[in-house]
Amino acid sequence: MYEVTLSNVNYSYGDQRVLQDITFTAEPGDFVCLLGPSGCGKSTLLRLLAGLSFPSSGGITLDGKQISGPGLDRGVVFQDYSLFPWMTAGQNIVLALEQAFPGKKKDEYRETAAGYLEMVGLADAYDKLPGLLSGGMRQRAAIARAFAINAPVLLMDEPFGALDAITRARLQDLLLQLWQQRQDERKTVFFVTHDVEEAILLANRIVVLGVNPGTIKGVFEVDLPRPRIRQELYHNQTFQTLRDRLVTVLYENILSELDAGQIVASQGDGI
Ligand SMILES: Nc1ncnc2c1ncn2[C@@H]1O[C@H](COP(=O)(O)OP(=O)(O)OP(=O)(O)O)[C@@H](O)[C@H]1O
Repeated sequence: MYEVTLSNVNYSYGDQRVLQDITFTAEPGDFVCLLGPSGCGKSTLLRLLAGLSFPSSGGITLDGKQISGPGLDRGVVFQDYSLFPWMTAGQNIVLALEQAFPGKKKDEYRETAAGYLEMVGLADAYDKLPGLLSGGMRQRAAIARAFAINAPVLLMDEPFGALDAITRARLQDLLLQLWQQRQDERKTVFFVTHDVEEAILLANRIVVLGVNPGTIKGVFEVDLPRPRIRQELYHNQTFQTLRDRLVTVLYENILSELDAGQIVASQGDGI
């Protein structure tokens, strides 16, 4: 179980400051949701955590070590592009297993991959190319791959953003079920979403980012017991109060940006 620490992280694309002074520690086994308006730098922050880019200043440590690039200690699930399209679902997982646990027999990798596909309800998809799977099935396979390599940190960038409401609810439940399975081995998760209710359902803590530049506007503890039952949550007073607070913080930020004459979201994208 890894602690993830961001210390005074700044990031700019050229002259544009995107993230400013991001300081936050995810405790080992935390489920952290990143919420914020479009363009506030959520994906950029995830890229920094993935080691695909590096902070302009400040630092990020995983289990006390500075991130020096991508690594097998982090499983990644993005909205698209999570699987190699030219490999079957099974081959995608086998490849990840070969990299994470080198030196085993091919059959062993295949068996493990098949087991993880079965776990996410995709027993029949081993030999199917991602292009032949629905969006929900592709994300199941991507989750299976992330859990198969058993990385202590899981980075998810709007993984369910393109899915219909029912598939989304099923995958949220699946993700929680997998994450909760072993309390002593819980992954530290960073999950980007635009959806306030999704964030409350999933997270221990919600980090709200503001835009222009992306700064932390607030960190909210989600004080709701687990397992969380969706139907019960909506009637829960703590859930409702937290949802109202989050919406208020998000809209205060957006409205102040609009007052300043800036456009914060492109059409239909984000809150
Ligand atoms: N490769 C890039 N080059 C230059 N600017 C970029 C690049 N990628 C992102 N940006 C800019 O950085 C800012 C933050 O983008 P980012 O994608 O991290 O935001 P986000 O919060 O994830 O947005 P969304 O919710 O719409 O996905 C935006 O203003 C965006 O235009």
